[in-house]
Amino acid sequence: MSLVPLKDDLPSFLDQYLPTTAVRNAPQKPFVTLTYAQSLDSRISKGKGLRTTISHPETKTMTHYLRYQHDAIMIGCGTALADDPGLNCKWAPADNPLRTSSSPRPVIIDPQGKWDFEGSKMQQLFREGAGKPPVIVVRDLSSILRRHPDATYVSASANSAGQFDWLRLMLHLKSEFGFESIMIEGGALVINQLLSRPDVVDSLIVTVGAKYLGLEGVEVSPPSGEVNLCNVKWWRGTVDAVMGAELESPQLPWQ
Ligand SMILES: NC(=O)C1=CN([C@@H]2O[C@H](COP(=O)(O)OP(=O)(O)OC[C@H]3O[C@@H](n4cnc5c(N)ncnc54)[C@H](O)[C@@H]3O)[C@@H](O)[C@H]2O)C=CC1
Ligand SMILES: Nc1nc(O)c(N)c(N[C@@H]2O[C@H](COP(=O)(O)O)[C@@H](O)[C@H]2O)n1
Repeated sequence: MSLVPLKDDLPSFLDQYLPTTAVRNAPQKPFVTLTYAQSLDSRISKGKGLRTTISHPETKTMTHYLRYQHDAIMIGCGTALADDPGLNCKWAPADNPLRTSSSPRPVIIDPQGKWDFEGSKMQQLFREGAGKPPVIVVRDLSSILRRHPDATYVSASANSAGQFDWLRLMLHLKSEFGFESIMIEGGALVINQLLSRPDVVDSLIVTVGAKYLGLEGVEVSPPSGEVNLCNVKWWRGTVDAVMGAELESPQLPWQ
């Protein structure tokens, strides 16, 4: 499906939140953009495992514009399993036609290797030359018995709860694959952890769709309580609003 044209005022609105133009606070790690679309009641899908359209076509185009600006695009395996996403980029500047290289490299956080590249939309796009093959981040390479030859598997160390450390993971992805920028699209478990990680997330770009998804919807909300934002700006579209912001570092008691 083709995209509607990018709204003229979006590039200047997004400029200060993009890896290419934002002020970089920590050049040793990749620039990380956390971005997703939520309903008015802070849901990102209408139910667990249900792919749900929230963005208006013009903010969907914005998402592809964002994908164009990043080296990699990361999701959790919950999203890969629920949505079977393509994760490629369908937007390119008028003077620079779309190529495989316009798309970010998908990175799937899949500690136990539950998601299969074989038969996926990502594989179909890769075969068509319209997307790149994924990097799959697992906990223990030797436990992944069926490894797809076109996917790249990397292992990351996890804590006793099986959780990867986000900062270490980002540094690892930069050193192994040269990713200078990573766009994280979700899902809820990933977003909720990262909303409290100003040391990892450089920019937050949230689309707010004009709809409610109800109590059964998948909620985004930081588990650790209040999170404050800074450098906040809003863009208003035909139906959606988009917020650009940065996560504020919490004030330490001795500061
Ligand atoms: N509206 C939007 O912008 C988006 C909506 N979604 C929706 O979100 C839902 C999926 O969300 P979730 O089920 O929460 O899945 P998720 O995509 O956050 O994946 C969760 C899985 O990722 C792995 N994981 C996450 N953090 C980890 C860590 N620190 N260390 C090790 N492994 C880790 C675990 O295996 C965990 O079960 C779907 O319904 C999808 O449609 C997903 C992306 C964007
Ligand atoms: N920006 C945005 N708006 C929505 O309404 C959405 N449901 C999502 N979902 C994210 O986009 C992925 C789908 O990507 P493809 O179109 O298949 O390339 C999906 O997996 C979510 O990460 N995003």
